[in-house]
Amino acid sequence: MAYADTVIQQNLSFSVKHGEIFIIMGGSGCGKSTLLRHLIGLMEPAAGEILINDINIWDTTVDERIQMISRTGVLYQSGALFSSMTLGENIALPLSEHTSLVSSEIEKIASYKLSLVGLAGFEDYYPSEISGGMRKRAGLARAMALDPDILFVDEPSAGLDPISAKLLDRLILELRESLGTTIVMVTHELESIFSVGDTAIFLDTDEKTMIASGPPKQLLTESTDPRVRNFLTRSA
Ligand SMILES: Nc1ncnc2c1ncn2[C@@H]1O[C@H](COP(=O)(O)OP(=O)(O)OP(=O)(O)O)[C@@H](O)[C@H]1O
Repeated sequence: MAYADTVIQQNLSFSVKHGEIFIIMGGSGCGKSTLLRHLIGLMEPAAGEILINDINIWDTTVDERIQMISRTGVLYQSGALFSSMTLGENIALPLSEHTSLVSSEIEKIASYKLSLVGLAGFEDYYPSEISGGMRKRAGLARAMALDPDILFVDEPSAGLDPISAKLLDRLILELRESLGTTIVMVTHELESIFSVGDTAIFLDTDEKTMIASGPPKQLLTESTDPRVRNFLTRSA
């Protein structure tokens, strides 16, 4: 992964299993968000391949790529809701763009998605009228609008108080349990890493590559790399 001639990370090799919660972790500036941008299909790798269900996302026509990307959902740090639209309209938007459902059906689905994230009855609220934690949950409802196979989540707990962050983690776990969605999450929050992560990779800024991979709890007890251990125990 590179910006112009500046290589951010190289020699990354990993697989995400269907239905798992996969964590991308590492210190500030190591390239976690950049990796997410590649996995989402927003950035093309400077070298190498990204496969979804064995298909190289950049070895496709634009239409095929749009089709692949529409099978994924993204929850951005801010929730990324449109401020001029109600929550109901925000969630309806991807449904009206990507399906041929009539508006009454779309409204029903939007309400159902809001209820899944604990926001039943909030259809007519604007993003500015609800709390940051609620906005994240509404963002999650929108990311889940099209029942994606893969949900990408960027720093879910950024800007949230610890209780709201914990609630969001629990919600993400529930969605995985009930819908079987594969979840790829960027985070450096230890609580999230240990409470929701099945598998994690650790990106290092200086080495410019992943220096560990595996279940987070196993990395904590078994990694002999001080950088990984320090990160997971929050030592200096
Ligand atoms: N659009 C860009 N153009 C050039 N360099 C960029 C761009 N975006 C990020 N970078 C650089 O790439 C490196 C990795 O950034 P990135 O945001 O992916 O890291 P991160 O691990 O997500 O950081 P953080 O945890 O602080 O959000 C940084 O050195 C950053 O300055």
